[in-house]
Amino acid sequence: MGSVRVQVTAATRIVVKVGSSSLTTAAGGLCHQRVDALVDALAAHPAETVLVSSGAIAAGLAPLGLPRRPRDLATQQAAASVGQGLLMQAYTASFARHERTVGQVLLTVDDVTRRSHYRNAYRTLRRLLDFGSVPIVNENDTVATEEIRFGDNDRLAALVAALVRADLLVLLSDVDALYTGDPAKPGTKKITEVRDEEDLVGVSIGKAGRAGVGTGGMVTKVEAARIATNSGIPVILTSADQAAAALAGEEVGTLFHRLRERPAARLFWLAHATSPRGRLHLDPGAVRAVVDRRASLLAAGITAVDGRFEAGDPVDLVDGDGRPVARGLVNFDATELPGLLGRSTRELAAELGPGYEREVVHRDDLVLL
Ligand SMILES: Nc1ncnc2c1ncn2[C@@H]1O[C@H](COP(=O)(O)OP(=O)(O)O)[C@@H](O)[C@H]1O
Ligand SMILES: N[C@@H](CCC(=O)OP(=O)(O)O)C(=O)O
Repeated sequence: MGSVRVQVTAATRIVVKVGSSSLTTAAGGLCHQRVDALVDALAAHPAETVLVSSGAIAAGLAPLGLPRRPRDLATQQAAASVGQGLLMQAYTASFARHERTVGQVLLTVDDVTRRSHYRNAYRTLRRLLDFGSVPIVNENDTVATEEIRFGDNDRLAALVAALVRADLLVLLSDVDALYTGDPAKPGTKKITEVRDEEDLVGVSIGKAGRAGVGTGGMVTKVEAARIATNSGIPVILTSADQAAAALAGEEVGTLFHRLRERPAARLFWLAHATSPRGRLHLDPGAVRAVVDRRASLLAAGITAVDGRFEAGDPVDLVDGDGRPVARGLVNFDATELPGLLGRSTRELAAELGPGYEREVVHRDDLVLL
């Protein structure tokens, strides 16, 4: 594990995610001391840093006279609207002590799942980093609806880490590590390293904690660690109090080893960040071509199409049992495809023109699931 911890101090681009429970006081409201301690830890590391910060809803509770986190979306959004400004004010003042500027980046699920949008998000983040600013990312709570919300920021942080090609993702919570079960219960043990899924067998990964302001609990953090380690990024999970120690390479918290080299960014996005807009049903020959021979998908091998999508959207390629075998960016609109199914590319080109002499999904735009 030593070598990975050395990599921490040598990291050139880090994404740090901090949860609501680490930024607020027991009485509710932002805790400026905690914000300052976190900012000092981040400012001490020479890497480019992107901070994914929760806490907008929690910070908005006290000013609105709300005794606890509301359940309904509209009140959560009102609290986030008030709290996000306070959060940025606190970070702006705190980073100014280190002569660093900050930039607010509010993202929706679409911004990190639709290709045209995530390129845009990447450009903004990249430019902020070039200026030496610290991008402070949160979900755009006021416009996100129930169906399209991340809700917690853990998965968002993993996707942002992949987006900016970070060397390391640090997840900071109110608990100092992953434990074998709810750490409030006696007998649970700290897990210092996770090398693969086997190390998680028998671990009871619970929901949100005692502070009552966080959302995802350990479930979303372990899920985020899976996404990041699968895209070649190691993850350290620890408490905000240990942020400075973790970033100094000390052996605190739980280290999730990366599971493989970094895949091509675009394919990673396709597999992990996109939600399919439709499904293409493949005949057995097309499944073999796509899965075994890594070939492009042609109209001839498609038996049916569901969903409403446009050319350029992500779609799942499913086998005869409806199981997704691959995901790809489709080259035709859903309305065009039914007329093309089962027909050869040459036949389509002869009848409909050269624009139809193209793969339905090109192999460079395909990732196996
Ligand atoms: N196996 C586990 N190991 C560690 N913490 C766990 C575990 N299962 C459940 N938890 C709970 O998850 C909480 C952290 O999640 P959450 O409250 O959502 O934090 P945050 O606001 O930082 O995202 C911890 O306080 C802890 O009570
Ligand atoms: N975007 C929301 C995040 C909600 C939340 O509680 O997230 P987390 O503390 O990371 O579990 C906020 O800023 O309040």
